[in-house]
Amino acid sequence: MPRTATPRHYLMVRPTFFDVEYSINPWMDPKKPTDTDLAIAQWEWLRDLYLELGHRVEQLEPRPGLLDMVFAANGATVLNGQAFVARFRHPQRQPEAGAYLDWFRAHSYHDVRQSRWVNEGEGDYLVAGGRILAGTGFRTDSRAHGEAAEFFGVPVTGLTLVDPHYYHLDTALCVLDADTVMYYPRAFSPDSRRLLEELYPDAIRAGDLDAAVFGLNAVSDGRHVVLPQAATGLIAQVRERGFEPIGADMSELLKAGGSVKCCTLELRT
Ligand SMILES: CN(C)C(=N)NCCC[C@H](N)C(=O)O
Repeated sequence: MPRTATPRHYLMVRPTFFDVEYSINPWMDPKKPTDTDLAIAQWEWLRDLYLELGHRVEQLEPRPGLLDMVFAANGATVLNGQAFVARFRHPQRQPEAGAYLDWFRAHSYHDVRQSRWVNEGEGDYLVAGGRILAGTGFRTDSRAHGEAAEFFGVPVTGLTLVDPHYYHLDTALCVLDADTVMYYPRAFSPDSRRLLEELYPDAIRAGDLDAAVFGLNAVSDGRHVVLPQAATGLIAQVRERGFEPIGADMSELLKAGGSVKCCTLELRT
C-alpha cells in the first residue's frame, strides 16, 4: 500500500560561507579541499526537491564566519509552534544560536526559549509520533532532555550514542513515520539498543556501509524519503516498506559531517 505524504514546512540555510577549517567531529579534515560552489549546488538541489514535493521552505540568512551554519537542523527543535533553540557545544558554532533566536522571534513564534544546557536541536531531538527521541553522549547534555520534556510537555526518551562518527542522533536514526524508524544499532549503548528493540521491534536496521555514508541522515514526509544516494542497502529496505526513496548527492557537505537531514529543520506549527 502506498504511503501518504503530508506537506511539511522547513527552514534551511544556504551554504554561502561553507568550509572546513576546524575539526569538531571525525569527518572533518581541514587539510582536505572543499568546494563551496559544489556545496551550494547540492544544497539548492535539495531545496528545489522539497519545493517540487510540495513542501514549504523558508531560508535563514547565513552569516559570514559561521562555516557550519548550513546545518540548520542543529538550530532548534520546533513543535506545536514552540521553538526550543540550541546551545551549541563548540565555540565555533555558538554564535549560530543568536541567529535562530532572532529568526523565531521575528517570525512570531509564540514561545521561544534557548535551552540552559547544551542542546543541538534536531541533530539530537527527533519527534516520533507522540514522543521525542533524544540523543546524548557527544553533543546534547542529557540535562537538556528534561528541559525539552518540560518545555514541550511530551515524553522524551533518552538514547546514548557511543561511536564518535555518529555524534548526533540524526546520524544514527531516522523517523520515517509515527511508528516506523530506521537506525544503526552499533551507534548506541547496549541499554539504548534494548530500548529501541522494545519500542520499534519492526524497525529497519542499517548495516555498516549504509551508516558510513550517512544513509540515516534522511528526511521523510511519510511517503518520500530523501537520503544519500550511496546508501543503496537502505534505499532498497525503505522501498520494500512502501516508501519512495529519493537518492541525494550531498558529498561536499559530508566533509563537515552532515547530509540531508542536517540541512533541514522542520517547523511544526
Ligand atoms: C543532523 N545534524 C544537524 C547534524 N548531524 N549536523 C551536522 C553538523 C556538522 C558540524 N560540522 C558539526 O560537527 O557540528
